[in-house]
Amino acid sequence: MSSGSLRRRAQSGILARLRGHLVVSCQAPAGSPLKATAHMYAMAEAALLGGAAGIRAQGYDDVQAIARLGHPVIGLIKRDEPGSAVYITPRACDVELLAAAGAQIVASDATGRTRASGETTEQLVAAAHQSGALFMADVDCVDAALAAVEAGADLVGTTLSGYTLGPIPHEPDIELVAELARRLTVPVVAEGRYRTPEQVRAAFDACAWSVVVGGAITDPVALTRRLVSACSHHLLPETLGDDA
Ligand SMILES: CC(=O)N[C@H](C=O)[C@@H](O)[C@H](O)[C@H](O)COP(=O)(O)O
Repeated sequence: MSSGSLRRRAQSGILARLRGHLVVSCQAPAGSPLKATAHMYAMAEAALLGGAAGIRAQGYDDVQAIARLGHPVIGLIKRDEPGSAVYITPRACDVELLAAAGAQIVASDATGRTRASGETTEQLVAAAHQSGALFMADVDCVDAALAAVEAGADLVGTTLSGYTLGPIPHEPDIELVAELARRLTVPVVAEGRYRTPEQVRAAFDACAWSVVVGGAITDPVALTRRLVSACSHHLLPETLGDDA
C-alpha cells in the first residue's frame, strides 16, 4: 500500500472526530488587520478553547501553523485566476501543497464551473488521495454534489450555495443540507452564513455531519458593523451633524 493510501486511511478517523461538532473557519478577508498567520493561529486556539473540534484555514502558512495545534484541519487556498470564477483551491498543485502543510482534508470548489487550468474534479481528488488527504467538495447545489461524489469526493460542503447565482442570501441553506444528507452516502458539512445556535441546531437536525462557522466568530469588522448599524447616530437627522 502506498504511503498516500496509508495516510488517507488514517485520515478517515478525522471524519469521526468531526462528527456532530463545530468547525471554525479562521480566515481573514483581504484588507483585514487580522490578515496574518499569527492572528489566525490565535483565532484557531481561541476557537478550540471554545469547543470547536476542527479548523478550516486558508493558505499554506496558516494551515501549517494551525495544524501544529493537533486538531483536524480543512485547508484551502483562495486564488483568483483569469478566465474562471473558481477561487477555492483551483489547482491540483494547491491540493498537494495543502496536504504537505498538514491539512488532513482539502476543500476545493466542485460547483461544476470550469477551472482556469482545465483540471477536473477527478484530478483534484486524485491529487488529494495521492497526498494522503481527504477531498471536501465545496458545492452550491444537489447536481454538483452528486457529480463530486461520483468523482470521488470524501465529504461535501454547502459552502458555495448562494455564491454562484444572483444576490447572496442572508440565511444559511439548510434545505440543501437536508436534501444532500438524504441523497448522499458521504458526510455532508453545513457551511455558509451560520450565525446563531438555532441555525447550527437546525443543520444538525437536517443530518449535517459537522457545521462550519466563519465570519460570525472570526470577523470582528463585520460583527462591529452589525452593532454600529443599530447605534443612535444613524437615527439622528443629518442636519444636526456630528456637533449637535
Ligand atoms: C463563499 C466563500 O468563499 N466561503 C469561504 C470558504 O472557505 C469563506 O470565506 C467563509 O468564511 C466560510 O465558508 C464560512 O462561511 P461563513 O463565514 O459565512 O460562516
